[in-house]
Amino acid sequence: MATTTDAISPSPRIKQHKQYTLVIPLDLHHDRVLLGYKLRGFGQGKFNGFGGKIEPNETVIAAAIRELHEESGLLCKESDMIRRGVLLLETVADEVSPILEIHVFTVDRWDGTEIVTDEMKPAWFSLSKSLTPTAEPPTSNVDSSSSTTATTSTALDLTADTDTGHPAIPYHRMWEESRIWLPLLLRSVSNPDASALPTPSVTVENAGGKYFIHHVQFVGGTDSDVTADGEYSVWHGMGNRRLDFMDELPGDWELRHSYVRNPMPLQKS
Ligand SMILES: Nc1nc2c([nH]c(=O)n2[C@H]2C[C@H](O)[C@@H](COP(=O)(O)OP(=O)(O)OP(=O)(O)O)O2)c(=O)[nH]1
Repeated sequence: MATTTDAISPSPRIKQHKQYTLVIPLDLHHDRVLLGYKLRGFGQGKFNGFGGKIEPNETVIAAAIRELHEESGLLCKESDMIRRGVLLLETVADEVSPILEIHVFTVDRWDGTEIVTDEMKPAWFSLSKSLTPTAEPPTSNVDSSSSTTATTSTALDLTADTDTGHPAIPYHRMWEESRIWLPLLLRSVSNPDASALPTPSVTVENAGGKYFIHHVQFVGGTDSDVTADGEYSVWHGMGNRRLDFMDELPGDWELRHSYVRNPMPLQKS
């Protein structure tokens, strides 16, 4: 196991975890990635994978399959789900807000076709154009004024269905921590023989690890990425963070208690 990080402090005390799933469909045959444009609720106006809360008594994989289907129309089997890692997102705004423990999967086969739901509007992006976080945002198929009107508008053009017609992922319109791990994940997918390559802002020592854990402490701030005015969000402003790659994810208990409480030795990036 190896660590790449900005310095991060141990949480002063154990916080509750709130579990979510996040699924990213990959159409490798057509070099494209499916994301959803969030039409309502938490994260409205941002692009993200498909996912949501894990219900009581539901397994992580069952929740991932259910949320993917509810939000995109795509239906996967358990054997189609490829586990990629875990996001541990923590706000330092207070001591009680739970850590968001988000289990990340990719899928590269499914039944059905993507549909617009009341929560998400799916859009395809080029995989090969999205391998760096600095990839240019699309200008042609995303209307930046669409955060509240996308349900009925033509803000997203879903018809650019050619091998070369998809834009790069608009990382500037995703949750900001996605800019760190998602390009690395896509790089490892697009070239599985090579280790996930370092980005300018992240030093990766053991990129060959199969899974990642991205632990971020958000310091809060005005999020102007999506709305023109911007609004204060405790889930904005990446502070300390660490990105680990490992061949085995910690077990559930360790993930919930030991990992966050006792971070591994730190390395400055
Ligand atoms: N990459 C990333 N994903 C995030 C962040 N915060 C966050 O909630 N997510 C993901 C986790 C979930 O996949 C999704 C939020 O799920 P949700 O609130 O829509 O959950 P849900 O569908 O169960 O909600 P609902 O139907 O009950 O409203 O966004 C973040 O900072 N970064």
